[in-house]
Amino acid sequence: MSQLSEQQCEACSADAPQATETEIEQYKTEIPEWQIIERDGIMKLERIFTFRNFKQALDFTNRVGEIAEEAGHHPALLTEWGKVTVTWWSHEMKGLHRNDFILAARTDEVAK
Ligand SMILES: C[C@H](O)[C@H](O)[C@H]1CNC2=NC(N)=NC(=O)C2=N1
Repeated sequence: MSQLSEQQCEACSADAPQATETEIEQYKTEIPEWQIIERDGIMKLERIFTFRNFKQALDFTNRVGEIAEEAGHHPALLTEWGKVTVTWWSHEMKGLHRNDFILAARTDEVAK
């Protein structure tokens, strides 16, 4: 199977299937630095990226914004001095879809 970051996102709607436990375990091996968190009853993927200053954090934020726009799938981004918190989940289905894991993997690529 191709790397997660190279897979294509599917159109996602409110009735799209949530990622199963088995899928989550499998995808997680490709994005080991991401935490699965539950906030307001919604499962999300989150990772904190660190930088040397605000400018680098802001540049990274914008690069993540570009891959989000390309995919039509958008994260929550919190940009601080030397730090960006990226959170992915599928708003429409209020949970995790394979798209979120694909975009998390692409986010890791952007950080390289
Ligand atoms: C109409 C538009 O395609 C939708 O609102 C998209 C936009 N970006 C999105 N991003 C994320 N993360 N989840 C969504 O459900 C979502 N929906």
